[in-house]
Amino acid sequence: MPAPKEFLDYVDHNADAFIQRLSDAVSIKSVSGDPAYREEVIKMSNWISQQLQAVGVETQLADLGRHTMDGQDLALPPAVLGRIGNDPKKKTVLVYGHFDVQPALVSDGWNTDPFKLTVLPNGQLVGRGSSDDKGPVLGWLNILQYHHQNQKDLPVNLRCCFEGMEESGSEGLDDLVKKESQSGGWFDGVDCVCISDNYWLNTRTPTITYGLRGLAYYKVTIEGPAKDLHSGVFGRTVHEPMTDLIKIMGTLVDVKGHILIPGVDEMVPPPFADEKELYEKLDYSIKDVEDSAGASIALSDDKVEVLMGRMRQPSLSLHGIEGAFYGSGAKTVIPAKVSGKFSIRLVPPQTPEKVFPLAKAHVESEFAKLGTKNKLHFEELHGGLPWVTDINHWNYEAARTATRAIYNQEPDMTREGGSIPVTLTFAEALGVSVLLLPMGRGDDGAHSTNEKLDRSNFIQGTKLLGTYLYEVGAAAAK
Ligand SMILES: NCC(=O)N[C@@H](Cc1c[nH]cn1)C(=O)O
Ligand SMILES: [Zn+2]
Ligand SMILES: [Zn+2]
Repeated sequence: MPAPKEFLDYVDHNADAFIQRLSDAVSIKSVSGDPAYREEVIKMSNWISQQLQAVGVETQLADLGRHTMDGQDLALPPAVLGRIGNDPKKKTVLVYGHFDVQPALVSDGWNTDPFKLTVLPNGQLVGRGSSDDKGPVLGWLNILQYHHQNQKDLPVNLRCCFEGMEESGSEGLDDLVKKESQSGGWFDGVDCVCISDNYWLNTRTPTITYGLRGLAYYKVTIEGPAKDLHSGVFGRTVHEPMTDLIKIMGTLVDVKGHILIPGVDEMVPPPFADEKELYEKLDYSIKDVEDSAGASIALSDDKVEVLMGRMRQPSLSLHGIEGAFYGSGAKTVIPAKVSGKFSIRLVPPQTPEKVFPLAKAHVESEFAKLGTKNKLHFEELHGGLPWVTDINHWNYEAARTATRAIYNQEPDMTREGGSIPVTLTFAEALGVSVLLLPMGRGDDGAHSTNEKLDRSNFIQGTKLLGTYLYEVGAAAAK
């Protein structure tokens, strides 16, 4: 059942209003990883709930309790649950997205205010969260608006789960999903899940995604002196925490991306026969990765090697050092306490539980080799499981048909290098197919400076998500 032409035309005619709504969403600074913005994330929960109610969706703000961040006790932003339709003849689709964003400061290198959506002459909608993940969440709202305003029934029963902590480990969400998946819960009766929270591989080929890497995020703290010291007075006189930390951080990964923590890379099985052909088939080139990175810095000239490094191998990235001197000028300080942050993207059969003891043992043994008198503390900040699923399911067939209808192209079938911790929880708690159907392009700059969503991806992406619902509706009739 193709989507009605009237729906597709409605999306075109209302594009400017949809972009205005995206601008309103971007202006709410819903940064989940910084306690200073917690009220803004909660404001965003309320805003999403009101927007859903305005298009006929029954909602509930689900309390996720409290947590500690940077030593502060904070309320978790409520997740927004929504439901519309209860027709036993229709399939029930659960859509998930997140309305929190990564931090963004003009001083990071943005050309415009990150929380003011800027429409560039080339059609790019620039702002934090435009692509990850406010644009896609608003795509679902756009679809609902058409049906509500025109008094049209949706082709499926729809359930929504939108959260405000995805960028910070989805705290509290797993328990909520498990509870609501039980009989009588908000997700009872769900037949499939669709998540729009990732990106095409390139800038030209629509994508359907059937796997995600997991994540284990670590913090290594080294402290010694009771306070910051003068390097002229204490240099070559005391053990320096930063010197110890840099040594340890330097033992984690090599410059070609090999993980040096014993046992981590070794956990991953070699490619199965013909697996490389899956990657060979994808519309991707070294130019794509270098264009989206903004520099000629690919680890290899071999497309398959690069793709496998992102999709089916783990990676370890060094993120930053808390407590280090980072300002301008030349402060001659010996920092008293520094914390190095690094994370490992995981692939099956790796899990945060299996990798934690390896990482801890490695860091402790490297620290012991230094013979330093400073103190070490190693902790996991958060973790998420990897996920891979079967693409021969009607849920994926519906997405493929919808992609052909909107883009007149065969989609790239990908595994994503990023992580969405709740995906596996949906799959296991509900026992149904989970699908990732991205809206944005590979060069959107999610998590980076000058994040954007192309106007055409927002508008065609809205049509794609709507058409997918119609195709799932058609699957119910088969
Ligand atoms: N679009 C999904 C995404 O960006 N997920 C984050 C999840 C995360 C976990 N900890 C911090 N962020 C990702 O980095 O993959
Ligand atoms: Zn996201
Ligand atoms: Zn993200």
